[in-house]
Amino acid sequence: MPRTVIAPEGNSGASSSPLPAPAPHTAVLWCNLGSPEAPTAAAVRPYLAQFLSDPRVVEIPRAVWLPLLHGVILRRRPARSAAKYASIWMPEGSPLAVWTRRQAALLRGWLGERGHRVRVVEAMRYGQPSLERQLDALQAEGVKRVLVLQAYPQYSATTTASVTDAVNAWQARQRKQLELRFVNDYHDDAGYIGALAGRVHRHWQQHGRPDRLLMSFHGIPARNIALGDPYQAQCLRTAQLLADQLQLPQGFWQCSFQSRFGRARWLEPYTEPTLRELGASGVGRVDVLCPGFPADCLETLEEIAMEGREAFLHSGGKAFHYIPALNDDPAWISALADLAVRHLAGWPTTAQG
Ligand SMILES: C=CC1=C(C)c2cc3[nH]c(cc4nc(cc5[nH]c(cc1n2)c(C)c5CCC(=O)O)C(CCC(=O)O)=C4C)c(C)c3C=C
Ligand SMILES: [Fe+2]
Ligand SMILES: [Fe+2]
Repeated sequence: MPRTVIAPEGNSGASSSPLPAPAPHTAVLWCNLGSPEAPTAAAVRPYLAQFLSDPRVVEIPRAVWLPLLHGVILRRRPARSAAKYASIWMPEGSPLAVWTRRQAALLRGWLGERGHRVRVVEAMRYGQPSLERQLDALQAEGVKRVLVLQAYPQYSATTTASVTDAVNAWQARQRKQLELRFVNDYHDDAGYIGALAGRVHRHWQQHGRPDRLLMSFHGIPARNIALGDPYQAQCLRTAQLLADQLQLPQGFWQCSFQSRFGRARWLEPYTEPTLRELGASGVGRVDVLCPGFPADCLETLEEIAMEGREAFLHSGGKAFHYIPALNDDPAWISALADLAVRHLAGWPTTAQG
């Protein structure tokens, strides 16, 4: 496809010295969770400290939680997590960071080719490039309006609200306020569902169909649902819409929740026991998709594609396929761009405004 060249304003003629295009005044901030800087205990410790001291993530009273965190948890977990990160690290860095950066670049290109003059930058809730650093940079460039889009299709206070909290806390420190817009979720967005369906469909065209499709979502404490978090309902809705689009019969697919942390009850059924039950009950081949993770990361590449595979195969399963995340899938980037354009409506993105 030919690239559309966007002429800088006031330079539509054949002038010999074109003025540089003024910087766009509108931006999209593509936010994800973030990763440690390196797969080492020394780099994982500050990352986990920041992550796990977020009151949106762990809702245990501070006086009880912080001594536990800075005692036993931050003494033991960094080394164990670092070894897991080391097993999936890419030459350019953590998969989550690599894919999130690539998604931002592709979104920038897609919007630019369609004539939208919008800055697109990625930002991480924990670690770098931090939300604060990216918002400072946008403010310094003269950006006036920011659309905050998150790599969490399903809303949870533990993730989505934590990003909005951080952005609002940054804004509260600014003399010159930005105009801000937030997208809470897109769990039922037709473009997102369609991109997932395409991903699964192509996997099956190449490798044939499994006996069972398991859709594994990140878990949260069950208590959060009782307190009104819509996360579980949104995960189940995403899964149903995808099953409908792929015309999957009842019994061929099921959902589970992974990555339980601590001893409290989290959303059930848990992924790993589910995989063991499937293996033991004679299901020969299982395919696992993680629709809640638009970018591959520790939770998909290590917990599912390595640990999950082992759990299934060791309990009697014969074949295990992990279907990769949406990552840089063109249908996904196009869905993301559509989502951005819809939420940018009313903001000047074609002229300097
Ligand atoms: C302790 C509580 C946690 C809650 C609640 C939680 C919710 C939650 N997380 C994601 C997405 C991701 N989590 C990732 C890693 C990760 N998650 C937790 C804990 C909670 N998550 C920890 C401690 C870690 C770090 C790794 C480890 O030590 O186990 C990641 C991957 C990050 C990466 O660098 O690859 C993602 C993505 C969602 C969507 C969610 C709630 C809906
Ligand atoms: Fe998590
Ligand atoms: Fe995990």
